[in-house]
Amino acid sequence: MEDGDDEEVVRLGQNNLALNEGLETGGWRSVRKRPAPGHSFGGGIGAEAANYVCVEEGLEMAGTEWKKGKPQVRVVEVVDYVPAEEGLETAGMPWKTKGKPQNRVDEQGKEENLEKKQAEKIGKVTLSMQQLQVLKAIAQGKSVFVTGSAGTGKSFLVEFAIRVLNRIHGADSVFVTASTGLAACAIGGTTLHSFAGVGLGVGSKESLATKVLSRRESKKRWMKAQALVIDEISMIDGEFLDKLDYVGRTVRASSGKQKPFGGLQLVVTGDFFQLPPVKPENEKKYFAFEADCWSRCFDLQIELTHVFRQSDQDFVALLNEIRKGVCSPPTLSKLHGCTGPVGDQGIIPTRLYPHKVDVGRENDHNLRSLGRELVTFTAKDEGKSDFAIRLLENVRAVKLLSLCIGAQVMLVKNLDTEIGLVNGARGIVVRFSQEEDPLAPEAKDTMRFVSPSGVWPVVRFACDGLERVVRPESWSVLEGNTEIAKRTQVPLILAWALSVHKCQGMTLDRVETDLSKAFDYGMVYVALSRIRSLDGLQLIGFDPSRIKVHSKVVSFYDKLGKQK
Ligand SMILES: Nc1ncnc2c1ncn2[C@@H]1O[C@H](COP(=O)(O)OP(=O)(O)OP(=O)(O)O)[C@@H](O)[C@H]1O
Repeated sequence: MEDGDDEEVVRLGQNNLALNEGLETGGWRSVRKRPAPGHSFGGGIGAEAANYVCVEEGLEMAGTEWKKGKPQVRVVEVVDYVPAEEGLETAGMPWKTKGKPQNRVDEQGKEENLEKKQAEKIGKVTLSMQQLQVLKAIAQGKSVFVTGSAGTGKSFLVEFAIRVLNRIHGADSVFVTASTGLAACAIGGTTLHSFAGVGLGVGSKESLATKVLSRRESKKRWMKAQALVIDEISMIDGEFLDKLDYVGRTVRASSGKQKPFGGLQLVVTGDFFQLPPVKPENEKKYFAFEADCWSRCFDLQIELTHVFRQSDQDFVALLNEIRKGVCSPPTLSKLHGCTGPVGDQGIIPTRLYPHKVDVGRENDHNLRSLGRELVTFTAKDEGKSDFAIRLLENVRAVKLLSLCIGAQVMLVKNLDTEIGLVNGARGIVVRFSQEEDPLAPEAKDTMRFVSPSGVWPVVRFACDGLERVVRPESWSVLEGNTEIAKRTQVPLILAWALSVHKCQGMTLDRVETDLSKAFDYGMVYVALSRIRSLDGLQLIGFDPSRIKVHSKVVSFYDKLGKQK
C-alpha cells in the first residue's frame, strides 16, 4: 500500500510522546487507521495510541479529541516538529493543525530530515514537557498531584486535564472542584465541600458518610463520579481529605472500598507554599499532604518547574527565594528598590491588601471621588435551587457593578489570551456605549436585565491601549456536566484595590502593595508572584519578617524533590 491510499488519516497529538519516548519534543505524527501490508502494530504503540489525542483541523486550542477503542494506529510520519526553545528546560510542544509533513520517522521511531528551522508554529498553545507528562499520565487513568511555584501553569493545565478526563470517563462523571468558591468558579466547578455533600465537614468521618448515604443527591454524585479534580489544594486540610477518602470508600464500597476515594481518578493541583487552610494551625493534619491517605492517592506527584507568568529569570529566582521563606540581602535590596512604577496608559497600579475591608473602602472611596454619574449593571443569576444560586456569590463578577467614566477596572474573565485580555487585565472606563452586540440578538432579555439602559462600558486596556466595549459574559457552576447555576454580568470589577485572597490565581501587570500587615503563610509570596515583572511593583513598607513559610511545607517539598 502506498502513502496516500484511501486510509483515513488521523493526527495524534502530544501523547505521541508516549509512542516516541526518545523524541525530545514529541511532535506531530500523521497516522493511519490500518497497518500497511507487511506491517503490524507494535503492542506498545497500539496500546498507547488507543488513548491518544487527535487534533481536529482548525481547532485552535490544542485539539483534544480522544480516540478510544482498540489499538488501531501506526505512526507513519511526523507532520510537525518544533524544537525546544533555547534555554527552555521543558521543551515547547507545538500544536499544529495543518501544514505539510516536514519530518519523517522510520519504523524504529528515528527521525530523518528534521527541518527544525522551517518548523512553523501554527497552533497557539505550547505545553511544557512536564505539562504533557501530566496529561499523558491522566490519559492512562493515573491519579496525579500537580504542584509547582506560582505561574507554572497549574490552573492552565487543569483546563486540558478536564478535557482529557471528559473523554475518558464522559463529562457527567467528571467532577471539577476547588478548595474555595472563587477558585472553583474560575474553572467552572463547585467547591469540594459542595461536591462531597458534607456541609462544613464537621463531625466524624462515619457521621459524614452516613449523611451522604442518607441524601439522595449527594450519594448519586459520589456514585456517578469517575474522576475528581481538586484545584488549590493548599487550602484544604488533611483531616478533611481523610474524611472524604473515607466517605468515598464507604459510599462507593461496591466499586472501590480498598481504593483511595473509592476508586476515583484524582487530579489535584496547588502549591502548598501559597495560602494555607483556613483553620487553626495547631490542629494535626493541617495540610492536605499530612492526610493519612495522601501517598496512596497518587500514582504521580510532579512539581512543574517552568514558570510562564514571568520571563525575567532574576525575578523568577527572587520569587523562588520568597516562596521558600528566604530573603537574601540582594533580594531585599531589589525589593526595597521597588519604589514605584509609573501608571500605564494613565492607569494606576492596583493596591493589594491582606485584609478585605480595606479593599471595599478604597474602591468605594475612589469611585465616589470621581464625582461622575454612576451606571449600574446587575448580574442575572439563574439556578436550579436557592443553594445553587448562592454558589454564584463566589463568581469573581459581582452582583451589582457600579461604574463611571474614569473608573479603574479589571477583567475577571479571559477574553483573548493572545493579546493579554485575561483575568486580571486592567483598564479604565473611558465612556459608555449603546451599541448592541450583533452576535447575541437572542440574549436581548438578559442584556436588558443586566443593563436596563442598554449601555456598556468602553474600557481602554493597559495591555495594548486599545478601547473595547465590554459586554456581559457568563459563568456557570457545573456539577459533572450539568449546569446548576449561571451568572451573566459585565466581566469587570473595580481595580483600585484587591485582596491577596482574591488575587490568588491571577496575573497582574501593575501592583502597589503594603505587605507590612501580611499575616498568613504564603501571603507575601502570593502577592508578589501575581505580577509579571518587578517594573510593575510598587512596594510600600516591606518587612521581610512578614514572609511566613511553614516548616512542614518545606520538608514536604524537600521529600518531593528527592523522589524525582
Ligand atoms: N503552556 C503554556 N503556554 C502558554 N502560557 C501558559 C502555559 N501554561 C501557563 N501559561 C500562562 O501562564 C500564566 C500562569 O498560569 P497559571 O495561572 O495556570 O499558573 P498557576 O501555576 O496556576 O499559578 P498560580 O499558582 O499563581 O495560580 C497564565 O497567564 C497562563 O495562561
